[in-house]
Amino acid sequence: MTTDQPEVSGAEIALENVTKRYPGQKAAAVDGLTLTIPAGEIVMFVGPSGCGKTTSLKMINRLIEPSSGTIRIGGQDVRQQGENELRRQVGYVIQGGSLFPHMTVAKNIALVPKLLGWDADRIEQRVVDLLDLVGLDPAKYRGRYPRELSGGQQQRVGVARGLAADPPVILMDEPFGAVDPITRQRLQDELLSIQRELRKTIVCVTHDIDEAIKLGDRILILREGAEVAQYDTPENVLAAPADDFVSDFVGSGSTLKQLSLARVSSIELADRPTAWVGESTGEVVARAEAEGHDAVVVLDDRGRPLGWPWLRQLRGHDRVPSYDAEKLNTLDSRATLNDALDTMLTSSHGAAVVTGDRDQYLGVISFEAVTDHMRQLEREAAAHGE
Ligand SMILES: Nc1ncnc2c1ncn2[C@@H]1O[C@H](COP(=O)(O)OP(=O)(O)OP(=O)(O)O)[C@@H](O)[C@H]1O
Repeated sequence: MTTDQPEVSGAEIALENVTKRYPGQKAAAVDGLTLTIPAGEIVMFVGPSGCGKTTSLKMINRLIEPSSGTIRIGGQDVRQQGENELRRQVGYVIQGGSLFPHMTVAKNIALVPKLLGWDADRIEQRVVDLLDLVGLDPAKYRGRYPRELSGGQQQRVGVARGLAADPPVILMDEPFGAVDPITRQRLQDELLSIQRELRKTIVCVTHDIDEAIKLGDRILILREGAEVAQYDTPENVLAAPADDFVSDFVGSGSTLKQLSLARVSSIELADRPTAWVGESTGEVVARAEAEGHDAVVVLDDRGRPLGWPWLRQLRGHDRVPSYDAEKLNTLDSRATLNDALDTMLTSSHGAAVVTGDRDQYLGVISFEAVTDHMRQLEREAAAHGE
């Protein structure tokens, strides 16, 4: 949490009595949906399959035309906006990134700016800035083709492409559905970190209630026909579900769900000895042993953790070697305690290295710290129930 919140660059979205009736369908897919999405917030759409989430989302940028009703972005009716104006207003990110396979990463990202007639220098600068923002080294990745990227990297490029024209509104449809759980968690953390900088209005459809709790400033829970069952903050949805449908859907009340609400940043991190690449191993080992530790966190010259070797692994070297950061499963301080447990399961330390903005090392979170927190939650829940 910071006190100096950056300016909101997002715009409010207002849906007023919006209906979509597909040809040949008896019931409307979306039946009179009225909803205001505040500028600069992330709103997550959830609900059972077929309830109208995607239809509602796609009407915002007119990928699907409403049968009736009005949608306004920043007070402006989307029906009165031309194609280019909508492109400027709304970025779109879907599962797997949906990159064009015959175009390089740079060309994929440059797509909308090009359509909008930006000059080449501005596009070039934008591509570099965006790759940096989504954590891909521009020099390494800009010329690659999508097939030369991992699923997570493709998704990062998809996010960069959605942000390319710097639109106030970003629509995301199951953006992280196609990647493994650890990568998904990282992408979610990155999105939160990007959002803290940019403060867009983000509307995101997901099947994953934990993802909704983690990412959403608010969650919209829909029943069939896009009828609003509850529209509230994750805390309120969990603490006071509107009815049985909502409580069944979110599985509220369980300690595990509460762990999706709590962030790593809410727990005090433990200090661990650190070492820089190239330092004398003898000095590092002596320092760590003096503090009673048997491992050190190795940092690069920008303070980013690269590895977490045991002292016995260092002893074979004169100088602290470099490590491949890809192999260290770090946790962003914005990650949930649920994520933390997942990450620790893959670590031989029974703990995880935590990073903050720009991947800077912050400290270590231990398994005990999380289980202590869980016990605390259980005690509070029990006291509440009495
Ligand atoms: N092009 C279409 N033509 C006819 N019916 C459609 C069309 N697209 C969606 N529907 C129907 O409209 C309803 C809402 O679909 P929509 O895709 O918006 O739901 P959803 O909540 O996103 O579902 P899911 O979670 O399964 O993706 C469903 O009953 C679906 O079958």
